Amino acid sequence: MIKLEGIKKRLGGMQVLEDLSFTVQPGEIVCLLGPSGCGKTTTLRMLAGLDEPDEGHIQGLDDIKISYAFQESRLLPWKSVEDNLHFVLKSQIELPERQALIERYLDLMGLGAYKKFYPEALSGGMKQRLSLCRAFAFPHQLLLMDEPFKSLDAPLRLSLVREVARMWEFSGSSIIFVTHDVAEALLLGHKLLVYSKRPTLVKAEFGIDIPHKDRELGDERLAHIYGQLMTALQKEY
Ligand SMILES: Nc1ncnc2c1ncn2[C@@H]1O[C@H](COP(=O)(O)OP(=O)(O)OP(=O)(O)O)[C@@H](O)[C@H]1O
Repeated sequence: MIKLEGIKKRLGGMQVLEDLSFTVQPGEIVCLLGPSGCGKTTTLRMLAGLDEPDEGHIQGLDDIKISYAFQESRLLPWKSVEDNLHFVLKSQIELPERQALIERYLDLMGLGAYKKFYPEALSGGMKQRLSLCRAFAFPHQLLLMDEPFKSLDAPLRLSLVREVARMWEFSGSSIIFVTHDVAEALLLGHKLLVYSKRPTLVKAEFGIDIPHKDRELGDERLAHIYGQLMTALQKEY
């Protein structure tokens, strides 16, 4: 279990995180929601070891591998689809196992026919699929995702969120997923945390124990959580 306890962080002369505490269970998907500038990315940066809390503790990160997915797909334009994956995996997995893994993930994401293509020939959605392949194929126990679908239109975002759920079924890893999109959180998260405005703490927490395959946005149970979540979020704007 990963545990953040009493985290405080000042940045640019502002108290950003005031008293942040939450846990992430093995295999749990935790979605972070909250107003712009409340410290969601800062939380991920601290989990990634790129920044340190001023006070408080993060436990449970020793001996675990972390993978990342970003807003931009961050592909290397001079490398083919499969070589983009080889590039990040070569330090982790030897051939021929690596090639087999890459092909399996590309097939899973419907990109098998494009493995020799270059990123410029891919649509925005396909680039994000490739970036998801890369994030999931990299050996990890924790995946940090910072608004990975922000630049895409709503229907595509939701179909990619379903892909994340499908890939998670294979990986079984813990995921922390930052989003401003309530629908994404409802379709994906096991635990939804609403951050307050700065100085930030966790203002509300919602659990969803509906299997991903049964989650539909029109579903009564999700609609109920949607109402509560929006009420909690609106108080922070
Ligand atoms: N290196 C830095 N120096 C100074 N201030 C910073 C730095 N990094 C972040 N901040 C500030 O800290 C606050 C929190 O930033 P952060 O990116 O974590 O917010 P966020 O919740 O992810 O926002 P958004 O939803 O808009 O992406 C913001 O006000 C930001 O301007």
